[in-house]
Amino acid sequence: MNISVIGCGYVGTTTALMFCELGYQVVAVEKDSKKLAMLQQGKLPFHEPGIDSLLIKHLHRGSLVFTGDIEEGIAHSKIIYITVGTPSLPDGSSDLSFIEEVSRQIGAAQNDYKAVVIKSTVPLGTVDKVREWIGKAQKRPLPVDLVVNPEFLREGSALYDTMHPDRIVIGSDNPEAAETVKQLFHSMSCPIIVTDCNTAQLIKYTANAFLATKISFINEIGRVCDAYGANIEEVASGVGLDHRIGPHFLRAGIGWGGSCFPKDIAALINMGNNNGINLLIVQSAQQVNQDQIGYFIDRLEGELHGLNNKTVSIYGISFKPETDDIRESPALKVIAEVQRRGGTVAAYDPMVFDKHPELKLPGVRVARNMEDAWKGSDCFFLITEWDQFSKIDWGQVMQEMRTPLVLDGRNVLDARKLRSLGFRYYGIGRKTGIIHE
Ligand SMILES: NC(=O)C1=CN([C@@H]2O[C@H](COP(=O)(O)OP(=O)(O)OC[C@H]3O[C@@H](n4cnc5c(N)ncnc54)[C@H](O)[C@@H]3O)[C@@H](O)[C@H]2O)C=CC1
Ligand SMILES: O=C(O)[C@H]1O[C@H](OP(=O)(O)OP(=O)(O)OC[C@H]2O[C@@H](n3ccc(=O)[nH]c3=O)[C@H](O)[C@@H]2O)[C@H](O)[C@@H](O)[C@@H]1O
Repeated sequence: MNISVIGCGYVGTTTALMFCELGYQVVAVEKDSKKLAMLQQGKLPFHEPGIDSLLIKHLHRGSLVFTGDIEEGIAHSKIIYITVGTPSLPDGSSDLSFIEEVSRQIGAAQNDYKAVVIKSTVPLGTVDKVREWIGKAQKRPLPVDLVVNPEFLREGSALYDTMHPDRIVIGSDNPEAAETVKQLFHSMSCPIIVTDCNTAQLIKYTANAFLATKISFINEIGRVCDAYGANIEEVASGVGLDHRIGPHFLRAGIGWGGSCFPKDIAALINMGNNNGINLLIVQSAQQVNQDQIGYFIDRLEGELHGLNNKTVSIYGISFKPETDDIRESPALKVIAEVQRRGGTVAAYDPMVFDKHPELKLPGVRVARNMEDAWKGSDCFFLITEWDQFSKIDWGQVMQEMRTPLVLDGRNVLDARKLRSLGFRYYGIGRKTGIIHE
């Protein structure tokens, strides 16, 4: 069977490869000519472990074709997956302009029945708009079914998550169309939930909001640990052993970022507001996350007695390790806040600056290597827990920094060792207790 995928970012490319692995013939459409050229040559426009070799395999087999010609993509299949971006607008609502553009393109190019499957994360009610956009662009009335099939992958483990999902969610107002999409996954063994479109979309938003809330919750408890000298890791593992709560997403730190949590939480709050529903818990999770940056920087400022003439070394710019994605990265917010309070910043990341030579961070000294960033610095500030930061020679760091201050935004460094070497070390909620080494 043939499948078309429109939009080749993280989700589109992974979806295309997942369908190839399941034995389908896929045409994937990308409008950005630079990205398209890379994909056609078997090169990924983003960093994602494991995907490169699969990309080359399916390009060679001919099971995957990338094109910039949307008409070719639409003609290829009766099933068209939409995987374009849905970024935030300033009021928190979702920018649906990419979805609208693709919908109109589908309508204009359509010459027979299509099942249009929205994999992008879109607000409830979007399906009706998509139906209208497609209908208005059609040259003559043609049948179309709308299905939603939200994506739950994490960057850094995109392929694994897509091939081994906890569940597949399919929403449609037409049971036959839902069944057609369900059958695409017949070889997968996970639960498949078939429901209406709004319910399917709300499963996606609720999952992301719940995970983000879990992190904000543990971060808030981390502040209580700091105040009373309790240990957050022990609190988290003690709580997480309750199977009703579970151990995941309880790692306290500088807060959540990335291309989806911030925008999906903002969109959910916006959907509530549009209907007079004040989503207090989700709003608080968002607020705690925003305040977390200030919580760390207040500590920094206090320890250094002000940031004027001080240099802060930022370790890790991507929003999490093993990705070059800097969308809504906490590091960028930390840099802006340090600079706003008068400090100077040096930054190191093992991947971001190599992958994005175009990235400009005004006033920031970009370090060539880890050592270069800490020399003469007043604070080693870890934001992203890249593996290589766990192998640092702290004896050397002690000799080369100006002030022996370490802030650990991910609670991953060996607190006891650093303190015994003479560093003033702060994570969150790590004052006392048995710190795991
Ligand atoms: N990035 C992630 O980890 C996850 C993202 N999602 C959702 O999936 C959607 C896509 O996310 P990403 O892949 O990160 O977005 P992205 O912005 O990285 O990629 C979208 C791609 O679509 C292309 N595009 C836009 N309009 C097009 C058109 N008319 N024709 C052809 N190509 C077009 C863009 O050039 C871009 O390459 C979003 O709604 C996001 O919320 C869901 C789960 C995980
Ligand atoms: O909708 C999406 O785009 C995706 O958003 C997240 O995936 P992702 O953004 O790739 O990254 P996560 O691993 O969830 O991490 C998000 C942020 O939370 C932070 N985090 C995560 C876990 C934790 O315990 N503590 C914590 O601070 C990470 O550092 C990161 O900044 C969800 O985990 C995916 O299921 C979802 O599909």
